[in-house]
Amino acid sequence: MPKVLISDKMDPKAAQIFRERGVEVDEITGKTPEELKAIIGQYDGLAIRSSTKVTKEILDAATNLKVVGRAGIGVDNVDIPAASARGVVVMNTPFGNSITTAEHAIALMFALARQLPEADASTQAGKWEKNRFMGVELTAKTLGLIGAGNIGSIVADRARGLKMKVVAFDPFLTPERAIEMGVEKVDLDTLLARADFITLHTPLTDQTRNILSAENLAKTKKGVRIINCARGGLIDEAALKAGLDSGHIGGAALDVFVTEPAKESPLFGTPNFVSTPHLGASTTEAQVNVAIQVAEQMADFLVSGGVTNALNMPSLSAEEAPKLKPYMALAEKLGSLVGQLAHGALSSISIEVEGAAAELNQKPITGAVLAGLMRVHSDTVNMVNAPFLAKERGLEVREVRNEREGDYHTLVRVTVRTEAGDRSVAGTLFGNQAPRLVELFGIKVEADLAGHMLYIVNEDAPGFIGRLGTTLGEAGVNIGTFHLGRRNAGGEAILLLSVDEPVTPELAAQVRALPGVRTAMALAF
Ligand SMILES: NC(=O)c1ccc[n+]([C@@H]2O[C@H](COP(=O)([O-])OP(=O)(O)OC[C@H]3O[C@@H](n4cnc5c(N)ncnc54)[C@H](O)[C@@H]3O)[C@@H](O)[C@H]2O)c1
Ligand SMILES: O=C(O)[C@H](O)COP(=O)(O)O
Repeated sequence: MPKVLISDKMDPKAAQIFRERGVEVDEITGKTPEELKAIIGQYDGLAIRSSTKVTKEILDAATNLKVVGRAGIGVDNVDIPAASARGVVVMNTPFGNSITTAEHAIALMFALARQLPEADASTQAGKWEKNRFMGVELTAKTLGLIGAGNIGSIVADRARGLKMKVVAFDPFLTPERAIEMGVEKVDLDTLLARADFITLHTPLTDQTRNILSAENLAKTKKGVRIINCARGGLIDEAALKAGLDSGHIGGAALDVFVTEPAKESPLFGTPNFVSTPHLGASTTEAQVNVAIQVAEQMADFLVSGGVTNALNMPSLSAEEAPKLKPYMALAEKLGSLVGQLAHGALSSISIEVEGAAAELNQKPITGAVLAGLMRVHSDTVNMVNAPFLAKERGLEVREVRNEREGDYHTLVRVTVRTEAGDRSVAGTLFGNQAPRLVELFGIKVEADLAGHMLYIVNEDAPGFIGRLGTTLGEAGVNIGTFHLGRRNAGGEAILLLSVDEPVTPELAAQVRALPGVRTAMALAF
């Protein structure tokens, strides 16, 4: 039974779903990195929010880990390249808390416009400072949206409902989508110059880090109010403090900080500064949503191989998974076969699906071929890290889809380009289930690819099979199955034998020494 660790506070629905789906679950929150390192090796899955930092060190200790599930959106607390390199799938729940976070941004905008926290503190201190607090209306003000994705677009919608004018800066926002959202697409400088309020809704990346730098803050309108419910690091906090102190910035509300938990900050106590402790996603509704979603996704993956919302692997629905399973087995065997047989550097690989296979999601088939190919050189390769390793090694990957049926109702063909030219193998599924090799380097052959095998290329001449049988028999190697193919009578022939014992290098050399043998090598699947 797969075992999952929930390491951050999560709605109890998550644990309930794991158990209902046949996944064992432990809930252990608040562990230090060292403590987490000591226990992570027992788990197949790790369910987190933003507190647990899934670093390379944690991943190195996570010898059984297959999936990290983030109950939320931001995955900047997960070292995704390290997870990919170790073959660990990383998933998030990209929509479960978007409305809640957008509402928090709007709440903070109101808090700034009417100085609600300070007015509340003053009133409860018995001061009744009616003349101290003079707010501004939101109606007809311009809201500058930096990042117009899921949350940004909900904020824009709510702001338009408040009769605000919304201008948006997002390099990936198309003009059509901007029209649909009812926002004006502008460049960053225009946004900075025109906005009365600025709200940030981008991930933290190399491009967005310090997007509100001292230089950019200086380009804002005097009195601008700034809200950040996205990620700490998008704003230069020191420059923000200076802007608030000088009065150029009229107010700032931060839910997120460069260093979290933010137990101290020069911003604390600054007039017109409002803060919350990373509460953007903290509503009952959002937490139930993300807990259910992450547990369902992780259980699907661990129990049936379905992949949803993975950041380092193509999606595969729980319905598709059983249909694709035999194809992935076939694809992995074909990848492994070319990996074992093709010598020298490979510059490209083409994965072609034909007939019934062309109706399926091709990405998992490609991943399985690459995993089979790469596993020849490394034990730690799987479908998650294989595409990354292929890219790292400069292997060009092409996918070809051919819906017309050929000789077989379904076919997967893998062709690699080596220094010696193109080498191609193809396989089908018998009864839609059983993988069979049907073509090897242009020669028709029909074979199972399983267990220990011996691959031989020889000249098609009488007497050879007898000599081969004697050699194997004398070495105590029993032949299980025997598959033969040839280009033409008397020409090049291929033999694929499954054998009950591993073929030692000495035995392979003995076979190579037989008259007429061009190649003989051991294969394993
Ligand atoms: N405070 C919280 O508790 C909380 C809760 C949920 C999400 N978040 C954070 O909010 C952020 C946005 O979430 P989302 O779901 O809207 O993500 P999203 O991926 O849907 O949208 C992000 C948008 O940012 C845009 N973008 C990327 N680089 C940009 C750049 N250089 N300049 C301008 N725009 C750029 C993208 O094109 C995209 O449209 C994430 O960082 C997420 O982690 C915070
Ligand atoms: O990216 C997110 O989803 C938010 O930052 C929420 O983080 P949390 O799950 O720690 O509240």
